[in-house]
Amino acid sequence: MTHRILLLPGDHIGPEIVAEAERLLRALSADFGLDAELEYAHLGGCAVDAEGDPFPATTRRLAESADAILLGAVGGPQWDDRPRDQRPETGLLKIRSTLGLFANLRPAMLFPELAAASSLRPDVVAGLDILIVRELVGGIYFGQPRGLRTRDDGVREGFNTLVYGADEIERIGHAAFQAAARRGGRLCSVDKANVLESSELWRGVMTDLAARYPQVELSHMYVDNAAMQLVRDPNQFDVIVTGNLFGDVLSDCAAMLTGSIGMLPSASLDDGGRGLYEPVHGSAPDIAGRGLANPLATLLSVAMMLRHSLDEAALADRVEQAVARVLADGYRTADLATDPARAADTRTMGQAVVNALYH
Ligand SMILES: NC(=O)c1ccc[n+]([C@@H]2O[C@H](COP(=O)([O-])OP(=O)(O)OC[C@H]3O[C@@H](n4cnc5c(N)ncnc54)[C@H](O)[C@@H]3O)[C@@H](O)[C@H]2O)c1
Ligand SMILES: CC(C)[C@H](C(=O)O)[C@@H](O)C(=O)O
Ligand SMILES: [Mg+2]
Repeated sequence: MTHRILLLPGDHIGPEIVAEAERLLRALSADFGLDAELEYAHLGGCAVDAEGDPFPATTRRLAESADAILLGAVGGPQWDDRPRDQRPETGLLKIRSTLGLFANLRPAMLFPELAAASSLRPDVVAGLDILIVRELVGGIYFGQPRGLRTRDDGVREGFNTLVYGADEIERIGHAAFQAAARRGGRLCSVDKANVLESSELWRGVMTDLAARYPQVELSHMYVDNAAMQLVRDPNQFDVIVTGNLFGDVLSDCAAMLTGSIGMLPSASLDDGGRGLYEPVHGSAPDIAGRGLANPLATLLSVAMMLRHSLDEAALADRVEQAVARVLADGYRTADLATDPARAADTRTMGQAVVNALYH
């Protein structure tokens, strides 16, 4: 059956890294039996410019009928002063919520060759293999009311609402317990239950769910401590489950353990297997157009797509092994290189991964 894959390059480095994903997908189709048809659409700032909407109806139609979606990244300073409904990030939030992609899997693992690229000591990050399960379509990102207003005393204020229903907590809880059961059997739920009612409920629901997963050991941690523990001793974690905002922050923090934010892939899944795949990093306007972007997070996101949405686990393994091989062979983009002057550019790295598929 032909898989219909929708590519959303997005903004700034987005098109540069998605071009490498396309090269990889075309090689998998030509020589490794992947039956895929690629389509393209606008999302983010490019969609605002081309169609006047960060998540246009045409993109929505293609997204709803695709078997899987690959996103580069969206956003950039040229759109930062737009009204919120005209901002690139709003397009990303809308596609996530419209498609019901509530389960965001953000694995952080260290390729042994990159131990020296991490900002932490090699002995602290050795063997790192953790999974952050972030709730993606609720919490303070989506709560109502929200807005900006002027108080009676003339002072402006901005406000947002952090709300989680027990049903939303339960479904992300199930996804996380199931992931932990398939991995090391340990789940740490991260919250701020000492201060927030929404976290009090979160903790209670996670505790109740634990009875249904006797093979998983559940623990709880406050988010401030979790941020500290992630850099003190990251290997104490197996799977972390947390809300939308805490997961956003903790996953960028976990990224640095692996050597670079350019290494972290992600999958955003609904409850039926449809998924949107994207690197955890953003559109990096500071390095766009110069061949400096590390494409590996995007190529590893393709591997996650092959595994989670396309039922092509053997091809996913092949892509991950190809990434491991190019790192072992010494290829480094500037973000990973000890000598940036000798770094591989985006295209060289992408082509090296394609070449390594054949070994
Ligand atoms: N999923 C997304 O599309 C997404 C995620 C995060 C941020 N953003 C948007 O991206 C824009 C820039 O945000 P930011 O600067 O805070 O975060 P960012 O992740 O884009 O960049 C942070 C730093 O990491 C570097 N970096 C990021 N990806 C890299 C890669 N693949 N290779 C090498 N270096 C890389 C950048 O050069 C920058 O120095 C903003 O508009 C933001 O809203 C989008
Ligand atoms: C761009 C922004 C909306 C997004 C988020 O906060 O979810 C990004 O930071 C991410 O991590 O995917
Ligand atoms: Mg983020």
